[in-house]
Amino acid sequence: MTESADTAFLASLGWSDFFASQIEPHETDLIPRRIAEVHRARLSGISAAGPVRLGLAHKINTADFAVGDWVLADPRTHLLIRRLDRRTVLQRRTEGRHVQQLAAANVDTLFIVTSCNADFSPARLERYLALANQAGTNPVIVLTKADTIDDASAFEQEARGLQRGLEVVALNGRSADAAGALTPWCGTGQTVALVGSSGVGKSTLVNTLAGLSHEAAQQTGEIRESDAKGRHTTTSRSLHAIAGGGWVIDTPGMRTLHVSDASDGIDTLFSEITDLAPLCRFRDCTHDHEPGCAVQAAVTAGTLDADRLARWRKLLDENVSNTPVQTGPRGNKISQKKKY
Ligand SMILES: Nc1nc2c(ncn2[C@@H]2O[C@H](COP(=O)(O)OP(=O)(O)OP(=O)(O)O)[C@@H](O)[C@H]2O)c(=O)[nH]1
Ligand SMILES: [Zn+2]
Repeated sequence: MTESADTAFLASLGWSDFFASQIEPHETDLIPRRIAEVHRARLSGISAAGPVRLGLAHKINTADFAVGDWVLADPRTHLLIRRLDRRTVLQRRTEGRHVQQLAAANVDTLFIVTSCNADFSPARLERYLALANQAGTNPVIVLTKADTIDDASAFEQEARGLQRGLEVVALNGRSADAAGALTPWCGTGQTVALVGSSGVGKSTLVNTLAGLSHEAAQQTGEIRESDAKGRHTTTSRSLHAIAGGGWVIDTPGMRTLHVSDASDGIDTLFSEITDLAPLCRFRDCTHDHEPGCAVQAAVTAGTLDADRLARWRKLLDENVSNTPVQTGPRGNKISQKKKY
């Protein structure tokens, strides 16, 4: 392949100056590969010719890699040399474990999926928003099943109020038009991932984005498989090409993220509250009972919703109890420089 064709291919996979600038002068002979699958003893990366199995040195632990990672490999042996720094990373802490488990890397947009029915829960959406913010990805709320109600605008409006500047789309995931509604985030080289509760229509959307009919997707068994008991589960951990030229990361780990280590993400989500905190009389104000509290004053004045304040409190508590080391007093945490 010519160098320019190679560059175009890498760009279509999401390669950018952010990654190129990490290549050291002695590494110019190595080739970048994007991780498409992570297994216990095996990693596969995407090349122009399709997936390639990467050679692993003994010291390599595949758990240190996520679908979506960029690595440098030897062009002849496919030996993995090193991983490049991530632009974004979605990770989760499983109960009782100190180390975070990687869910996906270098995701540009996280589609937070919920449906226009009883699944719609501001508190749950806020959890996912905190995670997206923390990961560094751009969150977009996708309201599915808009075809089942007369007017989705009340849901759209409520969703938009959850974070400043938040983008919200209502659609019918089963219709081919859904891919069109999501094109702004799915162009060439863009990577998306989806989160949301069971049954909201994530698989349906992935299939629609991939341009597969529901039947075709079931036949390929690539996205959904049945386990030994015949249950229908999503098992593959991979990077799928989508119609508009982008990629979707669809891994089971992505779908069950819990909030932990997300205090910066929570601050971004509730910026109308964090912006008021410096105006409180006491620097360590908990915005609960203190005199001269600017947050309580906003509730009294009707500019801040009391329910929203209560959810902020609950989410902070949840984050603290799921995070092994607390970084500072509630709402006044010590800012840490993020390093992926
Ligand atoms: N009417 C309507 N039905 C939808 C829409 N999106 C999904 N469905 C249906 O809702 C059901 C659940 O959709 P799935 O795509 O399997 O949901 P999921 O989020 O992937 O579920 P899990 O794999 O359990 O996490 C299926 O019967 C879909 O056909 C939509 O926008 N409109
Ligand atoms: Zn206060």
